[in-house]
Amino acid sequence: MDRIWSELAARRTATKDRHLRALFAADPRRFDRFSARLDDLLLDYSKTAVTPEIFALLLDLAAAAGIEAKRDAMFAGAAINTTENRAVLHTALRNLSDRPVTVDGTDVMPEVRATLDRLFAFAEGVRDGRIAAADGGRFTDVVNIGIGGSDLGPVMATLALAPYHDGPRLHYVSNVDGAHIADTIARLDPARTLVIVASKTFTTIETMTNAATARKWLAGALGEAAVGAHFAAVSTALDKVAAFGIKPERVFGFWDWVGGRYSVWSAIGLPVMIAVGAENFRAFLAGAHAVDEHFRTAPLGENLPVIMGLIGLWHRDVCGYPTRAILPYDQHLLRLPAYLQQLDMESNGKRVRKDGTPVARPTGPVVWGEPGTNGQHAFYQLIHQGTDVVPCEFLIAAEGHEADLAHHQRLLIANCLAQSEALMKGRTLEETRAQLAAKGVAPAQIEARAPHMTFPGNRPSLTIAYRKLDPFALGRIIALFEHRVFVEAAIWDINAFDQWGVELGKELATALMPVIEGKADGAGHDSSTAGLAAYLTS
Ligand SMILES: O=P(O)(O)OC[C@H]1O[C@H](O)[C@H](O)[C@@H](O)[C@@H]1O
Repeated sequence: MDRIWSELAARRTATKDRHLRALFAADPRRFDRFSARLDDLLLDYSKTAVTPEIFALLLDLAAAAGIEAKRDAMFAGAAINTTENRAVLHTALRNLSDRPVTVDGTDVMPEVRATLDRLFAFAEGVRDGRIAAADGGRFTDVVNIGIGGSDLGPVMATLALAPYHDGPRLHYVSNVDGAHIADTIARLDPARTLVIVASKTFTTIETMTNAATARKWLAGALGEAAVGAHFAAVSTALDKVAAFGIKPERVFGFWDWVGGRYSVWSAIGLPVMIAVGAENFRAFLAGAHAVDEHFRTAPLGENLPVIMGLIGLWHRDVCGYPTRAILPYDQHLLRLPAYLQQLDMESNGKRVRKDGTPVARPTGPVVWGEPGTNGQHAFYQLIHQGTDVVPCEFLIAAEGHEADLAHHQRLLIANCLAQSEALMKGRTLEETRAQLAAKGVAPAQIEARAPHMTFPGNRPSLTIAYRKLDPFALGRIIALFEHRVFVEAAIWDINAFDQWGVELGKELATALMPVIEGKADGAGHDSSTAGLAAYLTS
């Protein structure tokens, strides 16, 4: 592999000054050559600096990393999460085929299907009033209490599927900051509210604290006897849920082979099922399953997640770009950047390989973003003219949901394409001077202004395009990014499925609580921590 990395570095050095404009001018078929499709899902990677030679080397990298064998091991239920000795099988949750999926010799599919049936029955019951509040009336509002993977996926999907939302109103509480739950319940009637406590481990302090506060709120308003009718829970730790006192028929399990940030397809998706109904949720699963099948079977050079992963590695490791921006031109994907931050950065923010030795090159980039066109009026200045190159990943639908507002969609599309075109082409000093002259600007003014109005261009982007953001399309998009993370991790040889980096902060917060509660002094802590604790508790 080192040889391939060196060859890629050499290609980069040799082609660094060749502008993307020149690549497009030299090859009228560049878009055809460097775009790929899965049915109507389109990935355009022609506005990156790849050439046929570079793409071939990237594919060599994937082959040398044994990507196909690693992929097959994941789908087959091998314990590829080595530090936790667990299989990684979020793909089983959306396996709509008849294929069995075995973990330690047992087919998990019957249990997956049975749990999904129970979830759908519960969700539909809440939607049609068969599952009712303590007073027999309907639930009008559902509060999901969870954080990280037990929050971001459902939040993202609920917003994304807003046009399909015909169930009770959904609210999400994640932050341990009391403001989050206080602001949420202030608007709610406890008698009409169902609370879902979602936590894979059922130990996360934020979630447990918010759940206890919600319980107190319900018990205070409705009486202790009513509380059971207003709670449901989702967890892999069924013993801990039982200890919290939630009725067994309202508890939905999942399995340790589902990572938190990969869990929206499991019982963690319950609030989404309640919002949009079983049929739409099944379409969401089907979209992901379609990408799973594509990832499993398509040749590497036509395989969308593989291509996205390889372009990601090209940008991160060969070009040295430290971040990537997620720019959905789709208001319903408002929380996609936050969702992908966890998916990507918690998975691939790693500094040692699977064998514990330090990685040889940079791993996961900083992932950030905002929907367009809002981002254009905020941070795109830096993307166009700043000193760092930010690879951009645009998402855009051909159609919006607002049939009578088609002109909005046309403007959205024009803006999205204009941004990637501007990033690619830029505007030379000569072009800028000519444009200013054509506007009648005085020569001295032209010389003063032109450098500021020149754009270097040659800035790379990917565009993911789809017909319309329906549940199937959303499932496909999310699975595409999941497998892209897998591909990058497989080539870096890191474990994308643990998250030990989150632990230290949790341990230290626990250790600081006695100081913050005034039960211990700050001795033993550094002077900054002790000084801040003293200020904040005085
Ligand atoms: O679902 P839970 O067990 O409550 O975990 C919630 C979140 O907390 C942890 O700190 C992890 O970093 C996340 O991966 C996880 O999704």
